Amino acid sequence: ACQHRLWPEIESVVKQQVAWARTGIGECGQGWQLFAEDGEMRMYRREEEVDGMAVDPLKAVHTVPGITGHEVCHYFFGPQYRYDWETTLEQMTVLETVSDDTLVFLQTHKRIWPASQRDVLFWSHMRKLPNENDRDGPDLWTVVNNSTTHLDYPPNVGKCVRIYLKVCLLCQTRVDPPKDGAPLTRDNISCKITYCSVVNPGGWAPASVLRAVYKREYPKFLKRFTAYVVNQTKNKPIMF
Ligand SMILES: CCCCCc1ccc(-c2ccc(S(=O)(=O)CCO)cc2)cc1CCc1ccccn1
Repeated sequence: ACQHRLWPEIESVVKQQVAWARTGIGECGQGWQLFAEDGEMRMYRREEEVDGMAVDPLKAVHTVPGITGHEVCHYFFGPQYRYDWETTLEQMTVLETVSDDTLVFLQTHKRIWPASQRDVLFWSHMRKLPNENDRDGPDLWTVVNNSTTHLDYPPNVGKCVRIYLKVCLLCQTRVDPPKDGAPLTRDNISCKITYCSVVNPGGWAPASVLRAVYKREYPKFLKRFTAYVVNQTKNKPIMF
């Protein structure tokens, strides 16, 4: 995989996206609006437009008990699970298996009236990161999705408008060992999740429609996805 044409871009985008995900909301400076809250989940966005199109950066933070960062990234990255949790997915194809931690996807999402249907072509890379703050703490895990090209699937040929996205899911496991030295159970672990995304909708879509879609779909996606991971892992050994 180190010789693959995508490797240099993957290296630089992963470093950039992880640094961005690690930057707290306060440190990011002004402009972040809290637009959704549900229990431990907080979702922020910044209203930005490019060529009159809303391309609002989104940053969500969530803490989920009972699961690890490795498990969250495993179920987010794996194509075999995606139809179970991705609410707006209509069609998903793995165009290329670059390596066991890097895939190229083509996805079409359900049409959202009145905009035209969208598709997205992206590489997806999963990686374990050393825990710089706490050397003997659990590692961080991340999945970065970044739009890319593929000769056989040029944009905007069929009915779908191609969107362009950068997504980073950064996960930090927290272990609170039981007092009496008993073996670790899922009651002693939790995962701090940071989800960042910037989506360019490609062809024109009314900013009001886009913002309504994101306001409705993103909280639903993160809640449904994390509930799916809890449900898939509850009777399985902990995957650190
Ligand atoms: C008028 C609609 C314009 C665009 C709608 C849109 C844009 C982006 C995406 C999307 C695509 C992939 C990702 S991912 O995090 O990589 C996970 C893998 O699937 C994330 C969001 C989807 C959708 C369709 C609507 C929508 C908006 C949020 C969330 C879910 N659905």
